[in-house]
Amino acid sequence: MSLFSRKPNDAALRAKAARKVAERLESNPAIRRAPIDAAQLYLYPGYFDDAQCETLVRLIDANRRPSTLLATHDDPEFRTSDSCDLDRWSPEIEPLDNGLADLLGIPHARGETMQGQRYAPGQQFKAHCDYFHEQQGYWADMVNAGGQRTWTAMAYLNEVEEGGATWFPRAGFRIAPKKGLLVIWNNMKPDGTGNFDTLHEGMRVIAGTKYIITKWFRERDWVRTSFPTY
Ligand SMILES: O=C(O)CCC(=O)C(=O)O
Ligand SMILES: [Fe+2]
Repeated sequence: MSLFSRKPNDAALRAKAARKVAERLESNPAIRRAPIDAAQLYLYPGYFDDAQCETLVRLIDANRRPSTLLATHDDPEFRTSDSCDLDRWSPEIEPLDNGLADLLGIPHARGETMQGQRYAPGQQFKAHCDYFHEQQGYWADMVNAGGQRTWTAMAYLNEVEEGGATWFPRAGFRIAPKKGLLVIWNNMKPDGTGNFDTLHEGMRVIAGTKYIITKWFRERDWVRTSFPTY
């Protein structure tokens, strides 16, 4: 096989797609890149307005259930929040869901179902990466269901009295919850392979309640399988 007929591998395709997303985010004057080199992380203060935040909080409260994990974990304290699927075809969610995909310039079909999360005092989501570990048994199922999780968009929907920061211990960056603030990061390195420096933690809420939404994007169109990923 000649060099020219070889298909680019998945990592090369991810890397190319990520450059387009980064260019789009960097050309948006409302967005700034976080001052870290270890990961590509962006901040958009006030992305959701108060009314949008309140709608999302209401829907999370109405539909929440205990959060689950992709891989089984020995630590029952690993993720103790509640989660909620936010239906992309409901009239309240559709514009918000499509808006996020358009902001990043990623086709809507690549986005997983938007997740709402609620943390009461004492609840947390310990350090993890959002991308899939390609050596794990679940990866074979993921390959046919949209492949790797490439970008994460996460927004805070309220002010938290104390605690609840999102901490990237390897990258050395911590974000305090702020109503409407959207955080976007690339889970991959510039070469399109998983970036362990995106390891992050939803720190324990000390006082108040923390509400967020998380939207994960896949490298290809996402297909819902019987294998839960959130
Ligand atoms: O709650 C947080 O600050 C982080 C949430 C998170 O990491 C996730 O939803 O994947
Ligand atoms: Fe995460």
